[in-house]
Amino acid sequence: MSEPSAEAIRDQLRSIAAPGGKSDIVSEGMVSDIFIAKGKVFFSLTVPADLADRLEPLRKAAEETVQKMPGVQKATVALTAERKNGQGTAPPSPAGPARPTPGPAAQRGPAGRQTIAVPGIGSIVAVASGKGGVGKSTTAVNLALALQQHGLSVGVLDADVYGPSIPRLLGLSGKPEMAGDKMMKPMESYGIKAISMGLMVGEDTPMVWRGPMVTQALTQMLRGVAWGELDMLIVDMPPGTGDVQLSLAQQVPMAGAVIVSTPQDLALLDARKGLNMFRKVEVPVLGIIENMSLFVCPDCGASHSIFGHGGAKAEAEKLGVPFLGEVPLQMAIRETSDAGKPVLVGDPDGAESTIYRQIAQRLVEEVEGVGAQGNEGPAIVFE
Ligand SMILES: Nc1ncnc2c1ncn2[C@@H]1O[C@H](COP(=O)(O)OP(=O)(O)OP(=O)(O)O)[C@@H](O)[C@H]1O
Repeated sequence: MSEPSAEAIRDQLRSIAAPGGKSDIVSEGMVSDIFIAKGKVFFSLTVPADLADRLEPLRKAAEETVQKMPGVQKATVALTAERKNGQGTAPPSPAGPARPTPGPAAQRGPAGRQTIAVPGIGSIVAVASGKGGVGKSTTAVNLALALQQHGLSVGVLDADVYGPSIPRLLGLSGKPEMAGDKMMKPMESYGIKAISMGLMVGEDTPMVWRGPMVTQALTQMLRGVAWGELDMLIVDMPPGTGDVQLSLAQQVPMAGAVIVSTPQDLALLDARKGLNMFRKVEVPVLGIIENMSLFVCPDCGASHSIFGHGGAKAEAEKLGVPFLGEVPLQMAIRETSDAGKPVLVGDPDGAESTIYRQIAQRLVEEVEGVGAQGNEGPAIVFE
């Protein structure tokens, strides 16, 4: 029996009432792009963050509804929580060039389609975390600088459309210029090319991005930017698992993903979710980095393992994923990052910079190890 179309699935989902009961989940725009591969169906439901815990029955109902359709072998539905950035409550439209415009590269495609490389870019590496605030963006920026010090030309794409922090970390402001041909010029700081939703709409602009908008914004940042020749593009992902992760895996061939985690068990649990997400979409996990692992006393220099250091390493071993290294909790890292002058720039010979360079070295080795398959493009496979 042939599998149903995305449209047929969408119609079926109209039978499920949205929270509040006035309308259904499709009319309310809660259903993401629907991916179908060999009878397996995957999509997410965008729900308000404060209701996420209570909406498990809704997720289940959506899964069961689709699962009952002829030709569907298995349905997997994920809840994606909306995150509001800033103080506003209404979801405004992003302004100026940030507004994602529908373009040929943004059209929906069936699962498992060939991904198309971004011309000039060697490897695309995602830096991800299961939850927010673990230091993912700080790690992404310092890794980019460490890779550059290894002699690579590097770009950073801030895909954390919900809370873009790359402009602040790299001390960037203003708006990207146009390069002609409707392409945007990437901004540049410390020799790193960078683009971020934050540069285009301003960090304080409150945004609620819905699934389809996220996909288009990502396409625009990947293909609407004159990146030039890059050895590596580091993509700073939004925390958690959601549309951006799926969309990136579908749009471009990726060398792999790096998962940043703090040592706390909870973060590790979240990290595992992030890891499984990438595995599901057949993106190789290049390794785990433990951030804020040890607290180094600024006065005496002694290390204290206040967060149960070592958890990520043990977890990496258990999961059969490379452990790329650990970054201590260091005031220098926080202060320099938050001041827009990352530690790799401010103190390139310091202990922290050496740690980032060692991690970058391991990352390059991992990328080279999987490089042979890096250009084939991941097919979406659901278990
Ligand atoms: N190793 C470290 N030592 C000290 N402070 C750190 C370290 N890593 C990150 N930080 C600080 O922790 C805070 C959160 O970091 P960051 O913004 O990179 O996290 P994130 O995971 O990207 O968060 P979000 O997902 O919310 O964007 C920042 O103030 C940053 O300077």
